[in-house]
Amino acid sequence: MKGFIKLNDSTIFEGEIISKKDFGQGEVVFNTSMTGYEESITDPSYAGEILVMTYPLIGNYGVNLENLQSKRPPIKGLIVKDYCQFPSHHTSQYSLLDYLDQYDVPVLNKVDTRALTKKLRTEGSMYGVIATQDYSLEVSTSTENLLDSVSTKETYRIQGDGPKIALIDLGVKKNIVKQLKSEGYDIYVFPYNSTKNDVDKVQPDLVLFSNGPGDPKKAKEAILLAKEFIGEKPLFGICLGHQIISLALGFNTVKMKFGHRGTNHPVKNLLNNKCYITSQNHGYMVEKESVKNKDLIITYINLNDQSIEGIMHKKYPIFTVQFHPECGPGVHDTAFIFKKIRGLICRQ
Ligand SMILES: NC(=O)CC[C@H](N)C(=O)O
Repeated sequence: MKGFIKLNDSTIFEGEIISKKDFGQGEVVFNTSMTGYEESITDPSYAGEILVMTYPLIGNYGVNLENLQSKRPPIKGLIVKDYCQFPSHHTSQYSLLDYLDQYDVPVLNKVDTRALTKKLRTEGSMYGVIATQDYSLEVSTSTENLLDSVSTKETYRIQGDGPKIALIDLGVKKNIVKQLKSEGYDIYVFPYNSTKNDVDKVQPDLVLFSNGPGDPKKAKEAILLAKEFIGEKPLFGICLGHQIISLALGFNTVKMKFGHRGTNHPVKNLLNNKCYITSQNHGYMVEKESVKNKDLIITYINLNDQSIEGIMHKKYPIFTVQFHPECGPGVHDTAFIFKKIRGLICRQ
């Protein structure tokens, strides 16, 4: 069936809707990974977003539930150039389309994703609507409470013999939990709006703020929680967690022109000059000019645009990264960070 994506400046890109669902709206973002669509479509940080894959051939290795990063795809739509109808992989359990149809995600195929991405790169991030007929549709730019849609409702524990981690689930990816588990941490997972009282009950050795969707400034409960724990418990943050801890420290976050979404983002550790290739998925960043605390060190920067990719506190055991050390999808270069956070606990 013929379909299209209409952007909020009224530009239209035509394609074919191949899914059961033929309507979806959200912020339109692009991901430049050549592989990893299973992980990306189920990364809760994409909640509320329509995902454009720049790599042209998508669906060719099907879907293996093991690789998924959450229980359901949070995306509002998927836009591809060439959907592969006949996947081939020995671990594949579903075709990508069958999987997405189970969750009512619209898929727009045969789109000139290069032209669409060029547009988003030059003019900046935009909202869009995927539809079939009515070209006069209004493009909505409103967002719901994204954290509520992706966080756990109940606290739960994944027992381990190691230090106790309170993991604040802002839409945590499965790979983060997997990495923590493999390091033996005793993990307590808390809902996004937990209070200090709730978390204190388990007497954690470290509080970890996870990745998650949307504007970090909207995560008011988590910012307050991080503020209350500064100087009291070691803190670690990944992506949204990095932004939340930065806001709690009094720095500012800003929306980027088109974000970083892909698996080949080069970052440099300013403390030892080592470079790493990292997996990334974010549309906001910590504003460099706002980081004016002499007790704060910028640890990592992005080598493409020099933006902040990590910070560390000199006095308190606080460490954060904007990139994804858990990968899923992407490279494992920075997986050592899950070992390194033990050092934060020792520094206390
Ligand atoms: N992966 C994430 O945690 C994303 C953080 C935040 N929602 C952003 O887009 O910048």
